Formats: sequence, C-alpha cells, structure tokens
Amino acid sequence: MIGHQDLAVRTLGPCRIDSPLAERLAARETTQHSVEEDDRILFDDTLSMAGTRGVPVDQLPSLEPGGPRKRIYFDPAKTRVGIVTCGGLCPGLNDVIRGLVLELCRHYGVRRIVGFRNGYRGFIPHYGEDVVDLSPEVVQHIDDEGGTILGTSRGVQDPEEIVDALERLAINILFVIGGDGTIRGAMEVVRVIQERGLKIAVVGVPKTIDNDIPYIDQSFGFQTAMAEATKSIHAASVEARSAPGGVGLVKLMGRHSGFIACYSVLAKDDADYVLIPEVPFALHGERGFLEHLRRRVEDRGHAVVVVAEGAGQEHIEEHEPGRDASGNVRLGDVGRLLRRLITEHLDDAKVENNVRYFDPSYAIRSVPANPYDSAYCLRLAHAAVHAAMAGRTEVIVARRRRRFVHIPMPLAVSRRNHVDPLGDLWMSVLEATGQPVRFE
Ligand SMILES: Nc1ncnc2c1ncn2[C@@H]1O[C@H](COP(=O)(O)OP(=O)(O)O)[C@@H](O)[C@H]1O
Ligand SMILES: O=P(O)(O)OC[C@H]1O[C@](O)(COP(=O)(O)O)[C@@H](O)[C@@H]1O
Ligand SMILES: [Mg+2]
Repeated sequence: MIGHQDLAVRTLGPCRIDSPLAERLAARETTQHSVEEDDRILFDDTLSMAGTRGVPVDQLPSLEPGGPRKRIYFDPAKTRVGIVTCGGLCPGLNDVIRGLVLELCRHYGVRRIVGFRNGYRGFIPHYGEDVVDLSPEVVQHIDDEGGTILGTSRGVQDPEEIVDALERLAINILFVIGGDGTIRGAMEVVRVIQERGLKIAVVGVPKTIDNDIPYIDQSFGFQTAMAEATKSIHAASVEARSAPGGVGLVKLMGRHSGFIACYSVLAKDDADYVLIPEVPFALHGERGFLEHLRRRVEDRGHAVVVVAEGAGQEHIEEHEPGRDASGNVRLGDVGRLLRRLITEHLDDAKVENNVRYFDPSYAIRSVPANPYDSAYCLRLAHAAVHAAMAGRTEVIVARRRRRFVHIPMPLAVSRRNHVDPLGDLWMSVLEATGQPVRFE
C-alpha cells in the first residue's frame, strides 16, 4: 500500500530567493482550480480507500502540489539548464521543449539553456554529439512539427559519464522528457549526483504514447496518437464493409497496455473486437476468437478487429524474444499472425473472405500534437520549471485527477499502468464492440 514515504519529494535545500512570480502569487489560495503550495493533494479519492487507512485526515497519504512557489532555490540569473528527450517518439515532445524554454526565459529570466542531442548518448563524448543552444527564438514554432528537435535514442549510457557532462557544462537543472526507461536512467543520474555531493536538480516530464506510466491521468500526446489511430480503424471499417466477407484488421502500438486500442475503438465505434495485452484470449475452439469471428462474418458479412501489438504474445510460436538497446522485450508480430489465422480459419470453414490488414505503426506517434495535447504539454512544462526552480529533484510532474502534482521518480516506475479487465474502460469497450467477456 502506498504510504507517506513513497510520496515524499526530495529537495536540494531551502528556498531562499524571491521568485520573479511572487507578486502574482500573493492572492492565491486553495480552490477547486488551484492548490496552495503548502497544501497537499489527497492520494486516495474514495471514502472506502481513505477509510481503510484508519488514520486521521491530516495523516492520509498525500502528494505535493505542482505549481509556482513564492520563494525558489535557484538564482535564475546564474542558473544553467539542460534538456534531453529519450525513448520512442510521442506527439508533443516539441511542445514540452518549447514550453520549458519559454517559461524559463520569459518568466524566470534564465538565460542559459542547452539541449542534449539524441537522448542520453548526447552526454557521452564518444558519440561526438553537439549541444544546442535553446532560446525563445529557436523554439518559437517547433510545435508545428512532430518528433523532437533534439532527437532521441534508446540504449543504456553510463550515468557517471552523464554527470561528468553536466559538471563540464555547469548545468544546475536537467529536464528529462521520456518514459519509464528514461526515468530509470534519470534515477541513476540522481544517484551519481548525490554521491558527488552536487546540487543539480533532475526533473522529468513523463512521455508515453502507450499511457503506461502509473498514477497520472492520460499522458501527453495520447489523445493525438489515439485520434490518428481512429483513421486506420475507419479505413478498416470501410474496406471491410465494401467487400464480401470483409475483415478489417488493425494493429496498434501498446506493448504492455492496450489504452490506445481501447480509446480509439471507443472514439470510432466501428470495431467488433479489441484484443489487448491485459486480457488473454483463446484462438481456437468453439468459444475461441476465430470461431466467434467466423460467426460474426457469416451473420453480418464483415467484421473489424483491433489488436494492440502486445496482445496474444503467447500464441506466437517461432518468436524468440530479443531485447532492444534499452532492454525492452521485442514483441512477436501478432498482426501478421492474426491475418494468417483468420484467413486460414475462414477458408477452412468455406466462408468467403477478404482480410485487409492495417499497421499504422509509427504514423500515430510522429505527428504534431493536437491543440488539446499542445495546451497540456505547455502546462506540464510550466509545472516542471516551477518544480525545478524550487529545487525539487528526482521527481516527475504530472496531472492526477486534474491537479498538477509532483510524483517521486521511484514511485513513477514502481509499476505499469494497465487497462483493468474489471474496470470501467474495458467495460465500455465490451459494450461498444459486443464481444464476449472472454475468449476461452
Ligand atoms: N534501467 C535503466 N537504467 C538506466 N537507464 C535506462 C534504464 N532503462 C532505460 N534506460 C535508458 O533510458 C532511455 C530511454 O529508455 P527507453 O526504454 O528506450 O524509452 P522510454 O523512456 O520511453 O521508456 C534509454 O537511453 C535507455 O537506455
Ligand atoms: O521501434 P521503436 O522506436 O523501438 O518503438 C516501438 C515502441 O515504442 C512505443 O511507441 C513507445 O515505447 P516507449 O514509451 O518505451 O518509448 C511502443 O508503443 C512501441 O512498441
Ligand atoms: Mg518504456
């Protein structure tokens, strides 16, 4: 069970410098829309969960609110900042970079910001990467493009060498924009910073199109990626309805978590089946997926199947799971497997069929953020700057139940966020598709 110690945020030291934002904060108080800096945000949000703690209200587990502080730790005029993006692409990376730079420069008066190129390898001399000077002029329109102007990479790098680079460049604050791997890497960097007795803040902005980082509301870029995915579902539906025995099959990203598959199906209510990693399914037999699909095609003349890339891995026999440079398990191709099995099964049953396979793959994550995600990215960037200037470290900024909060990095990587097979989201998916609760 999560307790106080899991939610405690580390700081570099007391805040002794008046914030340039102090004047406009004077009238702030906790309301429905903001939380005062000394207040706390409750971790549990139901009576039953809070009740099982059996402690007085002021001892309930709570999170530190995000947002500006009246006094800060770093002196803006003497603060040097680094930014790095790591891991897979996600819509909104450029928005976050832009938001960090604009907030640091325009509101805090920080003048020296550098971007490290191509993820953590940008710190390592051996790769010969340059650093990029970042200013409001450089970042002004970068949000018009997908990807990240800094580049990104996978692959573990030596934290000692990363901290060497931070020391060489006299960096006081490092912003890391990345997923669970990036956060684990950042924790290693924090460890070395501590061992060397340095006062460098490391603050993360969590990035994941899979939406698999826990304790936060939907991650930035998710809505954009999900909206892109709906285009393929629509195309699959059109193809399926336009051919005798049409089956539209769409494979979407989602290694361990089927959020993109679920939400895009709810948004484009055209799918008959959704298969996700969290809900194992049987392929064969009377109550298996293939037989159910056959009956659906015979009854209605067509069907649409959406599968998350991490689903049904247990059915992929020849696959020897290797790992990518970051240590992530390489998945077998469930899309191709299903295309073959569906065709064979319908052929064997003498059901006329036309299976059309869609794999939008990188197309859903390489696009620019939509306006909702852009606004969200900007607000996350603001929260990250506020946290770092106030000396918070080993922390990510996140929105949880619509409040901006500081989540300690160890908690953010302590588990993965999954679609709960007993939860409301999966229930809605079952209602939308009409598929059975289990294929068994
Ligand atoms: N356990 C770890 N310790 C240190 N660095 C890690 C760890 N896991 C991943 N990283 C590094 O973080 C970066 C991004 O990780 P990756 O898994 O590729 O993407 P993401 O951050 O999106 O999960 C890579 O450079 C990777 O080597
Ligand atoms: O081919 P790549 O770049 O390794 O990325 C593929 C993976 O990246 C993702 O888009 C996101 O993964 P990360 O959050 O670990 O970067 C997954 O959905 C997908 O499996
Ligand atoms: Mg990851």
